[in-house]
Amino acid sequence: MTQPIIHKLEAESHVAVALASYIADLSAKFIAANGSFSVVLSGGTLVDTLRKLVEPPYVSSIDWSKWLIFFLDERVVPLDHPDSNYKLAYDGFLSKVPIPESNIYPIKEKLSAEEAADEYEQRLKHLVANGTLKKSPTTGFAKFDLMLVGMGPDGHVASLFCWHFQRFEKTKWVTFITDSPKPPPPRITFTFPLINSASEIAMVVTGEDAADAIKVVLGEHASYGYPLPVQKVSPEGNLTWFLDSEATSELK
Ligand SMILES: O=C1O[C@H](COP(=O)(O)O)[C@@H](O)[C@H](O)[C@H]1O
Repeated sequence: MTQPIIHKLEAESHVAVALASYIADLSAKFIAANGSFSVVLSGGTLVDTLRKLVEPPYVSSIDWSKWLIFFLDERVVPLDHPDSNYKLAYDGFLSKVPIPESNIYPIKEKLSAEEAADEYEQRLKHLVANGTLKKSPTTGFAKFDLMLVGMGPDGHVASLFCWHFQRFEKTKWVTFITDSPKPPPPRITFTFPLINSASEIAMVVTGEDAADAIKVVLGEHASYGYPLPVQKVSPEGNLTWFLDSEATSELK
């Protein structure tokens, strides 16, 4: 990984503007190079921070027809359930831009968490095999162009939580959890080897609830103890942080 780029911005609204510009630039770059742009979305506050992308000038300048959308983690609920990350993304972002429906990859409904994780992993492997997704020559995992990653106040990313073994997974691409400490309990999640195979990762963290975890990750005296899940984000490509002043309030 190259040195992370850290954008410390004043307000969440500045993060939304900077993030839109960063994503639009990457979209143009990857589409020019490969003819597509594979994007992985988190749930949570991230989706609202994407709001500038659906406004001028970006909404009309981005070639949405070339975007492919995946989900970093998902709650195992129907896609129209209020807890669904797909529903959150659809209502706040995807319904406002002309990404073809066939380019959006939600989880399959009516499966157990284990079955849904296996099915999603098999679908990703198929998309790598047919050339829709790239493969990392280093790790052999799918290599997404951009992952947009949020972080919970406890330092969790995706549905990889502090005291759960899934954070140490080395082989699976997608795994599952049935006892998430944050409801709802059943979820599927990308694993760290898959996350860290990405070309670009944007860590998007705003709000004062995140300040303690941000101090652990980016502070002068970063924790020597048991690492937070977010500290395992280390892509073979580039890592860019987008932070507001509330999230960085515990940093010197
Ligand atoms: O449960 C989840 O939490 C994280 C963090 O959410 P936030 O609301 O604190 O930003 C999110 O990134 C993840 O996708 C979601 O399932």
